[in-house]
Amino acid sequence: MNELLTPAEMARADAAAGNVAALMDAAGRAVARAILQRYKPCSVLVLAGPGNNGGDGKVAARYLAQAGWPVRVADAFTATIEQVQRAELVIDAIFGAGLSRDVSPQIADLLRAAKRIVAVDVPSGVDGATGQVRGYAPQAELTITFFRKKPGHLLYPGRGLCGKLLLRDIGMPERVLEDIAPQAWENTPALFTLPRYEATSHKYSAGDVTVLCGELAGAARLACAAARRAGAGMVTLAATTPMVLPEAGLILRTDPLATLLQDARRHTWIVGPGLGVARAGDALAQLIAAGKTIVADADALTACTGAPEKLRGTAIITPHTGEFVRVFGEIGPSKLEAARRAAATTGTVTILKGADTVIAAPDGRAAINTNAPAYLATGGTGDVLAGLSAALLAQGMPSFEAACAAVWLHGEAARSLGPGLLAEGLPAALPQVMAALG
Ligand SMILES: NC(=O)C1=CN([C@@H]2O[C@H](COP(=O)(O)OP(=O)(O)OC[C@H]3O[C@@H](n4cnc5c(N)ncnc54)[C@H](OP(=O)(O)O)[C@@H]3O)[C@@H](O)[C@H]2O)[C@@H](O)CC1
Ligand SMILES: [K+]
Repeated sequence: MNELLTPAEMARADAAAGNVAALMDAAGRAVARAILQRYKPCSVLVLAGPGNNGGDGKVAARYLAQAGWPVRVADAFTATIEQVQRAELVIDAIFGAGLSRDVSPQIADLLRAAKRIVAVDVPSGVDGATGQVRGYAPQAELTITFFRKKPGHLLYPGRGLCGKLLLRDIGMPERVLEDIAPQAWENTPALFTLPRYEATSHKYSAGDVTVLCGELAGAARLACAAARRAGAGMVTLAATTPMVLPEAGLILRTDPLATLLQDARRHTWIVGPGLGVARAGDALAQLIAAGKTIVADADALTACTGAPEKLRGTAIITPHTGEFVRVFGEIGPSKLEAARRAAATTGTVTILKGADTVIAAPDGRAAINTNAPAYLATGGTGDVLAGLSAALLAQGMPSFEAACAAVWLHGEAARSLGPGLLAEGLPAALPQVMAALG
C-alpha cells in the first residue's frame, strides 16, 4: 500500500482498470463521506474542472445534497468570485492528475477567494509527480486521494498545501500494479528488515564501524554514538591526535589511515563529518581505493564539488540541499528525480535530506520519508544519520534498505523526544524505537 504512483502511472492504472464511472462514483462518495465526517453542515460550492477531477466533484455534490447539505456546482471556467465568497466550504475539483500547464490567473483568483478548501485528489495546481506548484495552488484543509498516494503529496510544497491527506480505496484492482511495477514508495518499515542479533554474534560480526575524526570531534562523536546505539559491535573514532573520551565503549585510534586500512575487519567507514574538506577528500579517495564500505557526508561531499564521479565506490551519501547542489548542480523541479539521477551517476544510494528526505538507489528505486518532525532540523542530526546508516550497513543490510531504515529510525527517534530535542539525545532514543519494530 505504500507504493507511490505518478499521475502518468495513475492514468495507466485507470486505463487498465476500465470502469471509470464506478471508480468516479466511489471517489466522489469518498470525498463526500470525508466531509460529512469532519464538517458541520454548511453551504458548499464545488468548483468543477473539465476532466475527471471535476467529475469526482460533481459526484461528491450529489452525495452531499442527498445528506441534506446546501450544495452548488459551478464550472471553474465561468464561476464568479462572488459565488466562491458566498460558500462556507469550497470543494476544489478543478484539476487533478490531468494538470498539464500552469493554472491561469483567473482560476487562481477564484481559489484565493475561498474561505475553506477541501481538495479532490490534489489541490489544483500541485503537480502530482513533483509536488511543485504550477502557477498557483491553494492551501487545502483536507485532500482526499485515491488508490495510492502520489509523490506530489509527500514532496514540498505540495505536501504542505494538501493539509490533512486521506487515502481512500475506490475499488481499483491491485492487479493493475503488476504492469506498472512502481519504483517509488513512502518510506515505512515495510521497506526494510532490521538486522537480528544472533546467539552466536560477536562484536565484529555485529558490525565494525570506523569514523574519521577531524579537529572538531563533536560531529564524529555523534556519528559514533548513533552507530553504537544502532547495533554496531565495534566503533572506532579515528583521530589524528590523542583526546580524552568520556564514552567508555568507544575506541580511540590515532594511527595513520594507511595503518588502519590494513585491518580487514574495518570494513565500514564514515568519512566527512567535522573532518575538513582537504582531509575528507584525501581520505575518501583512499577508502574507495581500499574497497571499503563507505558513508560519505559533509566535508567529503564538499570535497567532490562539481565532481560527482569522485563518489563512485561509496555505499551511501547523505547530502543536504546545499551539498547536493555543490556536487550535482541544481535540483530542478523534481527532488525525487534529482536524487535518482545522483544515485545513477555515482552508483551510490543517495539520501537527499530535508523535511521530505528522498532516498534513491542507482537502479531507480526511491522512497520519500514522511516521519521527520520539523524540530529535527537542528545541528548535529546529520551526523547521527550518518552513524545510523553506517551501523546498519556494517550489520549486512543492503545499502537501499539500510538508508531507508536509517532515515525512518532517525525520524522516529526525533518524534519520541519531541520539540526541543538535541542531536546528542537522538542515539539514546534509538533502542526503544528499534524495539518497537520487533
Ligand atoms: N486515478 C484514479 O484511480 C481515478 C481518478 N479519478 C479522478 O480523475 C482525475 C484525473 O482526471 P483527468 O485525467 O480527466 O484529469 P483532470 O485533472 O480532471 O484534468 C484534465 C483536464 O484539465 C485540463 N487542464 C489541465 N491543466 C489545465 C490548466 N492549467 N488550465 C486549464 N485546463 C487544464 C486538461 O486540458 P488539456 O491538457 O487536455 O488541454 C483536461 O481537459 C484524478 O485527479 C481523479 O480526481 C477518479 O475519477 C476515478 C479514479
Ligand atoms: K483538485
